Amino acid sequence: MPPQLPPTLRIHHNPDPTAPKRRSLLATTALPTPGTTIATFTTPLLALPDGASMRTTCNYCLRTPTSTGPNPTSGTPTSPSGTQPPFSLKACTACKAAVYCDPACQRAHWKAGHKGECGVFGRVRAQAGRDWLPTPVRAVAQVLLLLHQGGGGAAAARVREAFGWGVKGKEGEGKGKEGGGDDGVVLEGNVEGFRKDGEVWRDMELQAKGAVVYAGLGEGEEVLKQAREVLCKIQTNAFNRLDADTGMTGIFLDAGLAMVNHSCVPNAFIGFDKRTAVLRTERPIQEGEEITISYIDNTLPKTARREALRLYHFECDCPRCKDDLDVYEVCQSSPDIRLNSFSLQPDLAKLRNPSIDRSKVSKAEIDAIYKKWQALTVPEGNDEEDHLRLAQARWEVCRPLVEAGMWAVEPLPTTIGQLAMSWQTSYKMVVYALPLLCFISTECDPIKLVAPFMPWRIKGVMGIVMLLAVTGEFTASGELATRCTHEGIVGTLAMADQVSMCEALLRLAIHHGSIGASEDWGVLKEAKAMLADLESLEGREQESKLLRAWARDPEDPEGAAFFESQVLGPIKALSSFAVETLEAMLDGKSLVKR
Ligand SMILES: C[S@@+](CC[C@H](N)C(=O)[O-])C[C@H]1O[C@@H](n2cnc3c(N)ncnc32)[C@H](O)[C@@H]1O
Repeated sequence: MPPQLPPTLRIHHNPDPTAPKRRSLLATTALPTPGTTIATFTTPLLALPDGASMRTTCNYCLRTPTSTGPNPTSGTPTSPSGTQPPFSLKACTACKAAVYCDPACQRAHWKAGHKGECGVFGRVRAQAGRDWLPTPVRAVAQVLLLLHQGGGGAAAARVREAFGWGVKGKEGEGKGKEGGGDDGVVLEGNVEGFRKDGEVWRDMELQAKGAVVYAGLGEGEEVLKQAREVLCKIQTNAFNRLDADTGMTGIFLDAGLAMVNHSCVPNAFIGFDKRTAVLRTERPIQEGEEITISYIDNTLPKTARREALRLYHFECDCPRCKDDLDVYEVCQSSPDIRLNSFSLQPDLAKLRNPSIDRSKVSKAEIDAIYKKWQALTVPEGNDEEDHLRLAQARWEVCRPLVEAGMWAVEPLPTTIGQLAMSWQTSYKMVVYALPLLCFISTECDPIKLVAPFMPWRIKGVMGIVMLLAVTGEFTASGELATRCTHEGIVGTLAMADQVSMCEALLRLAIHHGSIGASEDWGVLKEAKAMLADLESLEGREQESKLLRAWARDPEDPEGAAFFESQVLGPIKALSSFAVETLEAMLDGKSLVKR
């Protein structure tokens, strides 16, 4: 039985067994509206929190009691969410390692594989002195136990099928043996590719061995071979379950979703919501077109993307790779630009014709900049001086990008985003983080992620809301000028209607969040709760009316004029102070009254 797919999708089998993409997912119908849900995957073969968070995340539904976490793209945080009812996690009384939010999750996990896995943690504790396992090791152990112990109902049967267990001619290692015939069932493993990758293979062998030992399956060569093959299949087909709410990672493996191939200019993206993955369109898709997602951060320079794709064993031939397009070029050709008319970067002409100077930095130099940036040593502790030195070194490495005005080209946005992230939680620097976040949301994110409903863009907008809540309090208490010595920032905030700014940003976040994420997304819920609070404030009826009109129709003359002058104006003004603030701080010039 091929994996269950919704009617919007079908698997295409390439008749050429040597083709790099043997199978791919095609749309059975036209999906012209970006943000459309293509399919929802609710019964994964594997869904695990990462090792480090297995004691802080429900091991079945993958909910966490808190929803704070950084945005890996732009470095903006969500606030501690007050919208999620608090709940506690209780450990399995037998292994005391896996934790659950309620008995229903515990029962469901028992059936889904914890029954076999529970004894593993006793061995881990005895042999390694800890009660968690690295995620890939735990995943392999879970699969091996389901395969070896027999029974296990429908879930185990699906795992056996996907891993080619008991499917005639599918149990060997390597692409060759998996190919041909009814290969709609068995996951790709790329075993030969991994085997040739010396260092990676050594690590994988260790992980496979760990899984076999902890699963209590002895040390025979046959079971080790199975474990290596299972690991290769997991590595090739499981998605990094990056939780847009908490920033935490994990593993999500679904046999149908695993058929989706990669492109650095994808037409779809996956969002995770607890134990569910949702595949949504990022751009319009035609009937019969291949659905692609990006397996990696597709906004990295070409060499870095190639390195990130190394574990998938193919040469990407998407337009971004073939023509070595930078993020500005990809943005310029994106059909999603028009969606930004309702965003913090509604100047579509600017997105179509960015004012950058490519003569200042070649593509080869960009690759070299990224490599140099990555090679800088990140200090281990929290010493402020060490971190300042790192930020200075990173800025210096990025200097040619700064001179070219290529703010959206990595590693420059990450450099700015990481500084913004550390300033947001700093008593001295919190106000100065605001121009940085405004800059990222207007000059970097819309180019890197053209569709405004992409969750990381929404988080960027919400990051500004959270800081405006802080600066609003400083303004009301008269504290602002003692917290910030930059006259431009203080003046802009003093003149601004910070409540209307927040309301407009919340309306943006809610509109786009409802398209690009699930209604259950903590960030979206929080935005809705905050908007309800603002709407209940007395004396702002006129402002709210204008912002509602703008949100209904961004071209409504009065609403648009209000948004332009009261929201976009101050955001642009704050954004214009970002680079000088940043350079002054990195030069060691004090911007802060102590
Ligand atoms: C998650 S699987 C995707 C489904 C896979 N094509 C199959 O037939 O099972 C990932 C593997 O598909 C192949 N693949 C994915 N995207 C590709 C691309 N753009 N070009 C060539 N091969 C690709 C690589 O072998 C990769 O390791």
